[in-house]
Amino acid sequence: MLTPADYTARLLAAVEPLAPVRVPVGQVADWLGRVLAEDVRAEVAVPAFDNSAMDGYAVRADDLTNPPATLPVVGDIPAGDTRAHRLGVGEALRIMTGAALPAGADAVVQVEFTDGGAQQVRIDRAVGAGTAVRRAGSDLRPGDPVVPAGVRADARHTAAIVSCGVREVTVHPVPRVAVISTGDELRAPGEVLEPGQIVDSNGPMLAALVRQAGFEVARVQRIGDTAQDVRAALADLAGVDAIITSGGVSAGAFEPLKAAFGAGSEVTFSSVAMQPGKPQGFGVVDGRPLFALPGNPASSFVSFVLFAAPVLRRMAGRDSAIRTTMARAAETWRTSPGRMQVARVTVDRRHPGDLEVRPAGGASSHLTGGLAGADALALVPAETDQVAVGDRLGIIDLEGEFC
Ligand SMILES: Nc1nc2c(c(=O)[nH]1)N[C@H]1C(S)=C(S)[C@@H](COP(=O)(O)OP(=O)(O)OC[C@H]3O[C@@H](n4cnc5c(N)ncnc54)[C@H](O)[C@@H]3O)O[C@H]1N2
Ligand code: MOO
Repeated sequence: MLTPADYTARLLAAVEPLAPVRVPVGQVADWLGRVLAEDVRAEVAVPAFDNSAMDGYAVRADDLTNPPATLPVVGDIPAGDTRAHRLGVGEALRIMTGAALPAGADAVVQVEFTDGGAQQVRIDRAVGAGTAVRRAGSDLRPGDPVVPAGVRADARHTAAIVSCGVREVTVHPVPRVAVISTGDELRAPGEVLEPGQIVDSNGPMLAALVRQAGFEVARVQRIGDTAQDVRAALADLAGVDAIITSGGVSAGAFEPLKAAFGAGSEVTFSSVAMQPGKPQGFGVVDGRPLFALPGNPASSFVSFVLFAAPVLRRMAGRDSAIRTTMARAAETWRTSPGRMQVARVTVDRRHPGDLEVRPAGGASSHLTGGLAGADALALVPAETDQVAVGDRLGIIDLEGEFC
């Protein structure tokens, strides 16, 4: 049996980040959340023009050296005013925050330091040149680095990227994933079930995992138990960057993935020393990674988090690593010997820095109720047959993107 770490390394070695694409900067939804493949550098000065930091009056500082002073107000400059204003000696222009500083002015007096007059204004104090003026280029100058390649664009980067004058942003696409459930026993959620039939819960669950981890769902499909069903589902992969199947990878008489991909084909079936999630298939089919995950719901779930998500992150240009937080077992439980247990646990966060975990239901891989009540996956090393109270375990939070 392979260790989970060796298996992950094998999968990661099989993929590259998706080829970068150029996206118009205005199509924010098409680059936000994606990893920049090239540095973003400012192409214009931000702000583009000297402007007022306050609502008040544009003045010449030299006209106020002997306060108080009363100056005629020769006009108004609201933000967005595109007219070219000029301020003469001994004059004031009423100006709003963000409006361009008129030629001839070198300072702004905020309205609170005046009588607020519209025809003429009495100004009670002197101001230095540059007061309440935001200079062109004081935020970014042409050529300044804005966000380097390798960073995943998020909210904090957005204002700078859309303001700095670039027309396009170059990003790695987010992988689009086809989710395929195999099994003649499966029916769509909401359908009436005959005896022996079950709801296809892996399809919706894996699609939800794909989205939660930050990727796109290309399609969700349910197919039967034959090799032909598998081949038909994979015949047209336009718009698909990766494939996740569930079921059909163990030792039964009807194992469609194994039937479709026999020995020597592009998909290899392996046993990984973990519970749940022992039987796994992986290969590159038509240039796209295919993850053949085990059918039991908890097995599919942990296989996605441990194996598929890191590979998809790598395809998206992201860090593939899974970061774990340490927690302390608050209960004793047994685990399968010789396999790393990926335990569904609840997390007691009452003492930050000293998290406590307890099993969320049993360890069997068909249990969806316990999964629904879990907050995290705890990784119990293969050498541990019994978790003792106080044992320290790495946990993966189930509320985020699993990384
Ligand atoms: N003789 C052996 N039997 C099994 C072994 C083994 O080593 N030898 N391994 C067991 C382990 S571990 C796992 S995990 C499962 C993996 O089974 P498959 O991937 O072949 O999946 P299926 O047989 O199709 O289904 C297993 C189980 O999961 C249910 N299932 C499948 N698909 C879905 C779905 N889309 N939604 C909800 N539930 C699904 C299915 O009904 C079965 O109950 O094999 C063990 N057996
Ligand atoms: O590996 Mo299976 O996923 O233990 O139940």
